Amino acid sequence: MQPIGKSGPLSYSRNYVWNKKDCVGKGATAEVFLGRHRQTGENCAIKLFNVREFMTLAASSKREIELLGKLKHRNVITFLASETELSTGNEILVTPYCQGGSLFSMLEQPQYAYGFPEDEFLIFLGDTSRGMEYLRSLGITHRDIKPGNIMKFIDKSGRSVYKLTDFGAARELKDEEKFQSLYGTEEYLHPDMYQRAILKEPGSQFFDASVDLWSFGCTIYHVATGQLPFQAHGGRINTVVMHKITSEKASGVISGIQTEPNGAITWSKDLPNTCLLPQSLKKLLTPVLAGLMETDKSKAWSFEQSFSHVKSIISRKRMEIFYQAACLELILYMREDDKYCNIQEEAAQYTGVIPENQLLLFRDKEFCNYVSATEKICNYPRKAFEGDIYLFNRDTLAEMNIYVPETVPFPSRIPTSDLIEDVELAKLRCSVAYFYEFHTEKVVRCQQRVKQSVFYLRDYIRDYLNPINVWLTETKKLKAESERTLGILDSSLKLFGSMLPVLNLTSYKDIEKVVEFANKQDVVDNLKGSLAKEDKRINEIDVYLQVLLEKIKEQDPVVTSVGWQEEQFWVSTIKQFRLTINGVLSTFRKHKRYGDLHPHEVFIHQAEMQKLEESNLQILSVFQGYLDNLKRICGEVKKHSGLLLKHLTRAKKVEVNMKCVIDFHKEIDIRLGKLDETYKEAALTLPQLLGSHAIEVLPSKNDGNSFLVKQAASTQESTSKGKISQCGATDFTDKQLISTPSPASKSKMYCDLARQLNETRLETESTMKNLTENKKGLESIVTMLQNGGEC
Ligand SMILES: Nc1ncnc2c1ncn2[C@@H]1O[C@H](COP(=O)(O)OP(=O)(O)OP(=O)(O)O)[C@@H](O)[C@H]1O
Repeated sequence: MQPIGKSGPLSYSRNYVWNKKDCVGKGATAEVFLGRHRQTGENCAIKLFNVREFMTLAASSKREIELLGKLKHRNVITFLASETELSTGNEILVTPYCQGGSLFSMLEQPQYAYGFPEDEFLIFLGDTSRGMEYLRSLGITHRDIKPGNIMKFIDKSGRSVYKLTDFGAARELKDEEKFQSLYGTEEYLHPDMYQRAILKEPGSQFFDASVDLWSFGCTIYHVATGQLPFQAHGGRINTVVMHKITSEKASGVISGIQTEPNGAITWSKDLPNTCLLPQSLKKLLTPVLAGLMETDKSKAWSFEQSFSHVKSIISRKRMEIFYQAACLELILYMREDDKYCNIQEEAAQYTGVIPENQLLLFRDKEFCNYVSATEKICNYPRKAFEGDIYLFNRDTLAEMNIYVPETVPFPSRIPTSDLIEDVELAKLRCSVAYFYEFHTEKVVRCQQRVKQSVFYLRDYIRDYLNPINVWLTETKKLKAESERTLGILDSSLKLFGSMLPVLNLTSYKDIEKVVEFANKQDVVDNLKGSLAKEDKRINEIDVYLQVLLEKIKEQDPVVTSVGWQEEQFWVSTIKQFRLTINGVLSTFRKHKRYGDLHPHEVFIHQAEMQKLEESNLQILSVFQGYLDNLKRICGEVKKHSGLLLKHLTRAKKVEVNMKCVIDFHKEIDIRLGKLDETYKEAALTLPQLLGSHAIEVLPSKNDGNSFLVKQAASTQESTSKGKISQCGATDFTDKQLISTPSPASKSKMYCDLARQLNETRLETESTMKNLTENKKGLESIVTMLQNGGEC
């Protein structure tokens, strides 16, 4: 007698206990129960091999247990124990309990009727491929790869881990060894195996490990689309057509479906539009599917080829770019060593916007400034993958076709009193409701992002103009500094010019340097003329820039007030309708179990059917409303972003002009620098003549014709003590001087010259100081401008 727990009859093995009511799955060979370890209470799955057929299956169950005991991999179900049921002596296989159930049970759920969403799909693909690669490395052929034999385990962090299970048909094969026994499940069976196992026709007597690859291909297709790749009308009974489809399909074809009895087969080399995976992932996946589901052995992919392709897909970096003009979430799968230009090329493929016309923003910054052009994508900062990249088409005249998500009709109802068909109908409609829920989430995201895109674009253009504005202000300063320097040099030039006569009287060796500087008047005049001309250009840019900034500012209220509709309830509204349909489905399932309905239940059934019809209509009309709203908003956005993009073109022109002005000033700076050098060379020679002494010119004799040019020990000494040092005094005679009418006027002239020399010395000192400061100012502005406006 089996003990009966409150919830049902209990079964025991030495270390495990399970409730016969907790059956989680039934296969051809066994039943699986949710069990617990008797000491630890840990959950587990108890696979109880079929009693009646035990004798025939003994070998296979023994093999499964033995084989599983040898395997240890994250993506292969873990062997925990093999024991016997105490009451019957039946063998049990204990494995960890996979809360997510099998892939098959998941695909049976309406939410996966159109396949897995991208993130879950990639986990499945990577995990299953790794599990298969592990088996391959041990020379094990599974021989029954299908969604029903792939379990979803949820780890401690809540992440899905897919694990291969059911090794009842598996065999260890040595290199290239073939086998004859027939295993597998029809829909996933290699055509050669199908021919022998299902059609019972003579065909190839031997199969090799590659039969697993065909099944893997069919499984991937099923998980990606929610559908089987090859379907004959009528299902399993239509075996001849099924075999025809798989064996006659052309290379590259990844699905063949017959929808009418004896009807034509619809072939496809692509995944269906209803598939929820992004276009770029589909594109990477189709060659894998075509290679796996290939009958021509010379074209079929090897294990190594298949695994390495899957690995390359999984290792790719997923980049989300919002293509503003089409309101499209563009998902790109980039290679790890791709660079910025590859992103542009890839984006061009899906949008038609050539790289030159692409404006890629990371929020409100240009993306190419955020990451360097030579940087590998794998080294990009994490933020680059968080969906903040926006793509704009600089070509404002380009057509803007809003991307409209795929829609599917709700299956129509053929009035019937068949409860099984009603369940099917509710299930299909529930699937469609999930489909719209998925797309509503997408529409909401797109609407939020298309709104956000205008703000980013506006901020980007404003930030683009800001440094130009700073350059302009700095250039004005530069101009003023240049003018000041030029003014100083001009007056020094004049002073030096006027000094030449007296310098000619001395034994001053470096006079030619002073002469050289004094002869630069034409250079000074030239520079003055150029600066005056440039002044006009700077003023024009200033006016244009201010108008542009004003125009962008004018857009602010418009940008913020575009008829944004609150989308926060959109998803929850659709979800509510879908939940209603879920409710109808469970009522119908209950009614199906009842079989015969009581009149009150018939009434409920009809009312639920009514609810089903209404919810379908509501979902369609609400979804259409969202789409219309999205289109309207996109229209508004297009207007504003079009204007902003035009402003950007203008800003670019201002930038070009501004750069010319900056270049001009750099040139002026160089020319001023040269003049400055000439000046300094001349000025630096003066101390040799003057030393640090003041100069005085005195009559040396009382004839009024001879004079002494005396250098005092210091200006201070000469004034305070009233003494004049004789040392270093130079004698001049009036013969050496230009003739003057009278000694008195000569004396005055010499005095003037002496004063001038002293003044020159002081003036030169301060000019040098001024020029050094000016030069520093000029240099810092030039450096700032060279660095693109960063002060
Ligand atoms: N570890 C587990 N955790 C949860 N459920 C499980 C586990 N193992 C199996 N199941 C469930 O039990 C079902 C049957 O298991 P399994 O495929 O091992 O049995 P089978 O008789 O060998 O099947 P088949 O008919 O494919 O040969 C699975 O499809 C799955 O739903």
